[in-house]
Order: sequence, then C-alpha cells, then structure tokens
Amino acid sequence: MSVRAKKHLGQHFLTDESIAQQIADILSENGYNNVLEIGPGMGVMTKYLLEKKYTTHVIEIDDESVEYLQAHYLHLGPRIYGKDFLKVDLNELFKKEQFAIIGNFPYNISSQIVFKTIENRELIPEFGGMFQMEVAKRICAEPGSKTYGIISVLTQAYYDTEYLFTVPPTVFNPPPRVESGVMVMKRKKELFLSVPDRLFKHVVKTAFGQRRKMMRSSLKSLNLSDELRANEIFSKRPEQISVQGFIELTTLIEQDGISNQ
Ligand SMILES: C[S@@+](CC[C@H](N)C(=O)[O-])C[C@H]1O[C@@H](n2cnc3c(N)ncnc32)[C@H](O)[C@@H]1O
Repeated sequence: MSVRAKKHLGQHFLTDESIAQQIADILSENGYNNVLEIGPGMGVMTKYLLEKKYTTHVIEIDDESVEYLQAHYLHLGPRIYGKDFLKVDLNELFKKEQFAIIGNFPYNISSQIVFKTIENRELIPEFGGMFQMEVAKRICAEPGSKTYGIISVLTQAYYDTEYLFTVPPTVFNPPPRVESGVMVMKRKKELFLSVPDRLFKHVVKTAFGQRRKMMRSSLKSLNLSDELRANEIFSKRPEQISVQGFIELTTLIEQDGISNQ
C-alpha cells in the first residue's frame, strides 16, 4: 500500500533516502525536547527523526497519509495528528513547551507556514526544511540581492536564516516543476522588536509594494512629515535597506506619528 499523490495538497513524495536523512539531520537538537514535522506524507523523513533523542510529533492533513503512518510507524512512538497545520493551536498542542519544526513542506502554503512560525516564535527556537528553491532563497536573501523582499525582512527580524542546499525535481514522485531548496532558521535572542510588530510589518509591506521606487514615494501613503522625509533613508530603495534599517525606520515613523498628533 502507498499513498496516491494529491496535487491540491502539494504532495510530492521524496524518493531519495539520503536526502531525507540529510534534511532530518539539519536541526541542532539543542534547547527543546520536541520536534514537529509538517506534512510527513509516507514518513520518508519521519523514520530518521524517530531515531533522535527528542519526541517526534507529526501533523498531516491527508487522511490516507495518516492511515499509512499509523500502519507503518505508530509502533515507533510518534505523536500523529491528522490536522491542518494552519488551523491548529500550537500552544494547546505543546502546552507551552518549546519545539522545533521540520518538513518537506507543502509548497502551496509555504509563506503561511513561515508566518505562523514567526507569530508563534516564543515556542519555536528552530525551523528547518525544504521549500520551493525560490522561496527558500527569498527567506534567506541579503539586502541588495534581487530576491530580498517582504518575507526576507519579516523572517530575519526574528530568526537568523541560512540556505543550505538545492534539490532537483528528479528525486520526487511526482516531480515538481521547479527546483527545491533546504534552509534552516534559528531564533534570535531578542524575541521582540523595539517597535510594534504591526507597524513594522506595515512599513515593510508598504515599502516593497513599490520595490523600484525610492522610499520617499513608496511610503507616501503613510503621511509622514516633510522633516522625516528629508532623512537620507528615504532616498533609498527598499531592497537597499537592512533589517536593522527597517527597524530604525519604523522607530522614526512611530515617533513622527506621535509628534504629528
Ligand atoms: C511535499 S509533500 C512531502 C511529503 C513527505 N514529507 C515527503 O517528503 O515525501 C507535503 C505534505 O504536506 C501535507 N500537507 C499539505 N497541506 C498541509 C497542511 N495544511 N497541514 C499539514 N499537512 C499538510 C501533504 O498532504 C503532503 O503529505
């Protein structure tokens, strides 16, 4: 028995055991006793996770895969949840204990997985696995590069990210149309920014909404004072501004808002 791949669930099963093992090995195993695998499918990575010292939890939306996992792996002790990762309450699932996330993620909900991780960062010190290569590279991109954008800044504000290696479509069944990339992120010491998350997110999204323009025009809708708009950061384009630069900019905008009231 094997699981029939369902396109709407982003199911591309990894067929190369050594890559599955390499991905299972990317977590540091420090500072937590639990690991949550998102989308285990037929468990190609799960069996390597089960050899580690932590408790392995897996969450899978597809009933057929859940049945397969129960039949083949239940005796090895994973906690299996037949649920949608995007809908589950992680605090309730882990009773406020720290856990790492790993997976060969469903590519159709990649950014949502990353954003949910950031929202729950107090629980999640480490996150690693495989995305569509372009998404993995965007998450890890540095300022000045073509791929540097909203997801790079919003992730790197809270996590240090590292792109590890590229995986070709030929090692999946069915093969995806694009290459895949494996990356890892480690939570920064400071869990909270010195500015409100919502304002930071709004500034970053507004700035990259018009990525070719200078900040002076892309942030026009924020009604900033002329004095602030004269600051040299406003003559830059968003891709030239570091994560720290965006935090400083948000501080200035917050103060400007206060002094404008
Ligand atoms: C790219 S496949 C990887 C399967 C397996 N880990 C492997 O490497 O062969 C992604 C898996 O995520 C599951 N999935 C899709 N959406 C999900 C969601 N919202 N919550 C949990 N699992 C999901 C799919 O059913 C599928 O098994």
